[in-house]
Amino acid sequence: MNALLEISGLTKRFGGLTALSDVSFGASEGAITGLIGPNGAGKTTCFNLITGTLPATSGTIRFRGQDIGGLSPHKVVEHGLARTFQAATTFPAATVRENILRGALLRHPLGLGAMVFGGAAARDAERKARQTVDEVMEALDLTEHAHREAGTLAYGHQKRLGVAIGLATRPGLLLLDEPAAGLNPDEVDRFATMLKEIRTRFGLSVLIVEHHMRLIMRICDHIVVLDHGEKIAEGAPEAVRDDPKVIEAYLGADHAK
Ligand SMILES: Nc1ncnc2c1ncn2[C@@H]1O[C@H](COP(=O)(O)OP(=O)(O)OP(=O)(O)O)[C@@H](O)[C@H]1O
Repeated sequence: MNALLEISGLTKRFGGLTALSDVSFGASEGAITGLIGPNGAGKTTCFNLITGTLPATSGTIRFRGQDIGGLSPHKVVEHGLARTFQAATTFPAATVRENILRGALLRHPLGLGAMVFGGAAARDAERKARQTVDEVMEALDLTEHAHREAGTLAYGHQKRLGVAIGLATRPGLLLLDEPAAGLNPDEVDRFATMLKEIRTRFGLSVLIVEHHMRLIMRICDHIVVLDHGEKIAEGAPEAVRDDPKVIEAYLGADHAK
């Protein structure tokens, strides 16, 4: 598998606090890569640097060989990285379909000319976007809720909608920030199955931050472990699970609670 995303020497300091220190890792094409670590390890900071939400103090971020460090979040999306957030970022008064269509148009906007003058190109772009929406809704089991207002969905469905919006941008890499937070065990299992299915169906590559260990162990091809801003381990799920440094980091975090 080829490295799609290459992080090298990534460092982020907030005043005197080093949230991320000289971290390097890669996410491969077609793989589900997990980024884990105890609370405060630097996972969200790492996501924020990759998506352009925060500037890095130093280090490089390359996507498909291109340096995307320092680009605005909007430009990062145009390069093919999509992110879903921990908190629901949907428009609650819009329907499920409208929310997903927004994602589809984010990556392939109709353009001002097309919107003003219409024409075959605009109709074609809109047709493609609507087709993407149908596919994504089906893949995430949301078709029956297409016309419901997003704000009225059950929590588990709202989380899936967040993923659907990201998926609709047809990302080269989908970044998932704690997609299983707050889900019950059945919903977690269902989510794991669904994620594996959409990975195969859409040829998706995923970078996921998640506290839910069973989910991570079940779906990831490769796992990177952070602790106190440093990478302490990476490898296949079984190797990472049995790594003494990883066990110690998690036990230490538990004892600190
Ligand atoms: N904007 C900020 N300003 C100052 N410090 C910050 C900021 N964002 C994060 N930090 C600090 O950086 C460190 C890493 O935080 P981060 O949120 O990246 O960890 P995390 O692994 O995502 O944690 P969690 O699992 O709890 O979400 C923490 O010590 C945190 O307090």
